[in-house]
Amino acid sequence: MHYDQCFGCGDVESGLHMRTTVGEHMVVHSRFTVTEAHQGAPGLAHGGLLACAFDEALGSTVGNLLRKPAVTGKLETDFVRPVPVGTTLYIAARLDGVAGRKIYVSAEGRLGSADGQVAVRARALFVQVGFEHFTTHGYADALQRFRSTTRESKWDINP
Ligand SMILES: CCCCCCCCCCCCCCCC(=O)SCCNC(=O)CCNC(=O)[C@H](O)C(C)(C)COP(=O)(O)OP(=O)(O)OC[C@H]1O[C@@H](n2cnc3c(N)ncnc32)[C@H](O)[C@@H]1OP(=O)(O)O
Repeated sequence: MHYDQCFGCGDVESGLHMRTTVGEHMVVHSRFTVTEAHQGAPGLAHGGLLACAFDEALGSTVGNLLRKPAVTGKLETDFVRPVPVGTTLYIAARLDGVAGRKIYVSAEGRLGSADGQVAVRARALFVQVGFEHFTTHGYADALQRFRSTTRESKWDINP
């Protein structure tokens, strides 16, 4: 968790409650279980929430692998199969490249297990920013808020 009020990884009720692990070959693994609070069509995940899960997984990939503050500049998703309520999406993300402040990442999400059918693919461009990005545009005490909930020592890194 990087911030307890984060919709993706925090303790927010009806949030995504995602956790991330860095695995072999620098692949970053996240899981998102679709609940009734995440529906679009009856019984199916809302596409925007799936995009949110990938934003989180890809942002965590940047954070875990580069340890630099960055924000999403562009996020592209391919919805390949519907994701039913009750399904856990297994997301595997990779760092594809860095060019100056631009950070390219991609991921795929599989249904029910790490080798399940691919349901969603995503690519994103993150842009590295200074910490003042958060204090200028967000809360003035954003860094203290990050610090009070970031438990870096608990990040599970197994390269
Ligand atoms: C030590 C601490 C570790 C902490 C680790 C913690 C773990 C962490 C987990 C986080 C997990 C959160 C996951 C959710 C992450 C969000 O949800 S972030 C929130 C959503 N995103 C935003 O709010 C961003 C809003 N946009 C902006 O603030 C600004 O547009 C940006 C993105 C900072 C860029 O503005 P800028 O700084 O003025 O930079 P700019 O010169 O415009 O662009 C830089 C380069 O990027 C390119 N670029 C920018 N935008 C685009 C675009 N949309 N398309 C293509 N190229 C673009 C530019 O063309 C430029 O390229 P070059 O000229 O260098 O070749």
